[in-house]
Amino acid sequence: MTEALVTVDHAALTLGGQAVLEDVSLTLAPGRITTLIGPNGAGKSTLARLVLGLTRPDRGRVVRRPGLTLGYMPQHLRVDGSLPLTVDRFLWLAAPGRTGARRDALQRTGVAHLRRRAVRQLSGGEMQRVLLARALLRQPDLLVLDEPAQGVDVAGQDALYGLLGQVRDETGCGILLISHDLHLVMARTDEVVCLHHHVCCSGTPEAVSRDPAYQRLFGTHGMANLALYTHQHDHDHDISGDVHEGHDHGAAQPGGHHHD
Ligand SMILES: Nc1ncnc2c1ncn2[C@@H]1O[C@H](COP(=O)(O)OP(=O)(O)OP(=O)(O)O)[C@@H](O)[C@H]1O
Repeated sequence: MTEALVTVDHAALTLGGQAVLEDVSLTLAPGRITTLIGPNGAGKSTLARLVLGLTRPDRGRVVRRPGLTLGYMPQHLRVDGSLPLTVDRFLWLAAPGRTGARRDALQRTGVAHLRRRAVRQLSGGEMQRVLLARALLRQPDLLVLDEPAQGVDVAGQDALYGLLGQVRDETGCGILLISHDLHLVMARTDEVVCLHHHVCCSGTPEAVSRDPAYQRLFGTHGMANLALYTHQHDHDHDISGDVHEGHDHGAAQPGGHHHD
């Protein structure tokens, strides 16, 4: 069996007197996209911080594979607005190396044209794409993304999730994704973990969407959303949102957005 990248074993954590995580277990494997879903305040970001080693559990343990390289795309990143920092310099600070590697990473996330732009001038969606390029530059074994599609337009969101599938296929890295975009994410993920301080249910998207614990949290509309994304489509978008006619991919295929 492939060695796990990170194993969270019966972890519990109390913050500010609140039991944020209770008896949570999770295994992250290479080549697999695991999506954490759950209501606001359910403990998703806190669990991601445990996985990254930024926080330690009060009880239980978190085991990372020795030598593991992590790529992290945080929910928010405050960049000092007074700094005249270009996108290229910002990437270089995270992963010093060849200009070509930085250009390729930006190309991949659809923002190569922003390489010389000041970071403080970026829109929210542009910043998300730059942050993903920054995480990819580290060539991580495990990529952790906290709400990566925030501020990205709808066509771009689906392209972004498609890109994560591509990255997984090409590099074999594991991906831990936190998302509220159930309808976009569900068909794009290998495993869903539904968290509400404890793990309510987990498994394939189809299995989770039928689970009574999931339906109690999200209602049955989650199932309808999933159904929307399992039929055939007649065109798709690239990451910039441009439409390409005549493609007929299944929804789970990486690389494009599909709808009627
Ligand atoms: N350092 C802290 N001190 C006290 N409480 C905290 C701390 N960090 C997080 N919390 C609380 O823990 C709970 C879980 O927070 P967390 O950010 O993990 O939730 P989340 O599921 O990611 O939420 P959202 O979907 O809103 O981003 C929240 O009630 C939050 O206020």
